[in-house]
Amino acid sequence: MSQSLNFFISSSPNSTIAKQSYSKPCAQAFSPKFPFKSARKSITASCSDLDSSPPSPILVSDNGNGGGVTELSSSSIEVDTVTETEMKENGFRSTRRTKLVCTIGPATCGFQQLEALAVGGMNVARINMCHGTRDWHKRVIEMVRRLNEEKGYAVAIMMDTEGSEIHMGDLCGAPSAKAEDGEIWTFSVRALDSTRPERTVTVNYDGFAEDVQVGDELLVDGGMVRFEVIEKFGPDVKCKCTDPGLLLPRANLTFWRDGSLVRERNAMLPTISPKDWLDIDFGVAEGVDFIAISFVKSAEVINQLKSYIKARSRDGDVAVIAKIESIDSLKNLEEIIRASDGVMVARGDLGAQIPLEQVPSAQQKIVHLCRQLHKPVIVASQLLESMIEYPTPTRAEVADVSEAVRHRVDALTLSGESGMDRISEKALTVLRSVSLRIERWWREEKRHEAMELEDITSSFADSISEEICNSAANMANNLEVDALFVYTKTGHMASLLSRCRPDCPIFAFTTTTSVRRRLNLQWGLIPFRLSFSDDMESNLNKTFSLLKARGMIKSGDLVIAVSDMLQSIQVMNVP
Ligand SMILES: Nc1ncnc2c1ncn2[C@@H]1O[C@H](COP(=O)(O)OP(=O)(O)OP(=O)(O)O)[C@@H](O)[C@H]1O
Ligand SMILES: CC(=O)C(=O)O
Ligand SMILES: [K+]
Ligand SMILES: [Mg+2]
Repeated sequence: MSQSLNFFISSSPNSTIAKQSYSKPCAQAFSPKFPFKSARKSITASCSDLDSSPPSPILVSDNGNGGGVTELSSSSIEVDTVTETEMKENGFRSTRRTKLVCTIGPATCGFQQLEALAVGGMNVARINMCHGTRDWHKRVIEMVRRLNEEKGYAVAIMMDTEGSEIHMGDLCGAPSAKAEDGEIWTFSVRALDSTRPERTVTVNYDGFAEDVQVGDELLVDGGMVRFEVIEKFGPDVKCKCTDPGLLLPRANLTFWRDGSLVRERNAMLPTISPKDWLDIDFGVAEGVDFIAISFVKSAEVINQLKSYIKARSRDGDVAVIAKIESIDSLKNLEEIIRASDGVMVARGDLGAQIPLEQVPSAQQKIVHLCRQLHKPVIVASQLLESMIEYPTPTRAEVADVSEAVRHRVDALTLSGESGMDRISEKALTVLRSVSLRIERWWREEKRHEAMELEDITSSFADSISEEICNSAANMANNLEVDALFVYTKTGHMASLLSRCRPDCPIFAFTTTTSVRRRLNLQWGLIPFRLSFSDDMESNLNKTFSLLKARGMIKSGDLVIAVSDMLQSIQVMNVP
């Protein structure tokens, strides 16, 4: 990458770019009204008369789950109908900045349901390897891939490992089981066949019966149901229900002694279990975009996994997300964040390991650190839990979502709300509207980013990129521009701009579908796939024409453009 800093500011009327585009209006300024659910392919607005590059299609090597080599015509741009409609209807300044992750479960694994989620704003589909078979997950991945290919979405796939914490087995097909006050239940490390004796559940951890002691308190899912251990019989542990509730398949189990979490041999379990390694092989082979590692304890396991993936995947571009959900992960927080490509605040299990009242401050600390260290951060679990039972969220849930949006997290995750129930679209609507409202409120209040960002790069070339992005974001706020454009092959500059959380949206143009999908997790980025050259003038001409033809930008919009081929900042009005 060139180290000479080519910094020029061109004001629109005199800009050669502006002149060129004025003199060569796009041949087909069509803007068909796409119905929200209608299909789209790579949107081809034929502006070949504007395009100085050869008119033949450019082959773009697709290294992700797009599968093989995909053709992207040099005069087409790939964007989905939902983004397009949202931009046309609300203007692109009002596009949603906070990204949405949906856990896919039995209620959402059909093609139409997945499409409904994409229409509702799902940016990333999360598959949780705690549940379902690999075949089931493979089908989900294939359907998301089909959705992307047929309808132009860039829904990324995040595979979440099971991890080797203690959890119950599944309930032999039952969706849940009710535990009543005073009932005696058996927790057994024996394998059960297909029938489950009444009030019996299996436990996945062989050492369970030896580790627990009579008198211990057993918490299901961090306290959704509580038991007291009253007797041990070999592999069976008899427990009395002291706080009734619903047991869900594979619910997490923790046990407490004298008010403290018991960490005996269970604390020595490997972060990545033998089953997880097989799931990781599966994820890499299927080309998932992110692998989220449950119950991370230290940076070591992240580094180990990253080198494993690098050796195995075709181009090593599976990003590793560290899930912060244990006491150990909090102790080693900074080294874990530094080692990973992104972080998830997994509040479900975290709230079972630390007192609940400490979860909000832990969340804020993790989010702050991730933003400082330039890592995408996701907040997960129980955002809209009550909607599984009730038609509207609680006021407290809305406040919780707002808080995360105000902290400018990259993404919010729906778990049971989208996995188990038919409420997924409704829950997505709530996340979408709350995010949009809070983001708008912050802009109206002119609450600029207050966070002082530290320098994160070590090499000189990277520092130039970082400085350019910081300056471009700052200029964008001060000049109140309509959008930042970034032309990026690796996604790095887009990500640096996102880190600054500018007031305006960031249009990220990239050449591969895998980078486009990966960027879909990050705050404020609207990822497009576009083939572009090293010639920024021609890139800008082409982009303006294509986006204008789609009605996504209009003449006069003020734009700042940066690129990672030519380290420059350009300011201009759309001609
Ligand atoms: N593939 C699946 N098959 C069946 N049920 C699922 C599936 N994925 C998720 N679920 C259901 O959705 C619920 C919430 O999903 P989520 O991914 O948050 O899992 P979890 O079990 O709570 O654990 P964790 O997120 O800590 O791994 C699960 O408890 C489960 O009942
Ligand atoms: C998402 C997750 O793993 C948790 O909240 O525990
Ligand atoms: K998991
Ligand atoms: Mg968890």
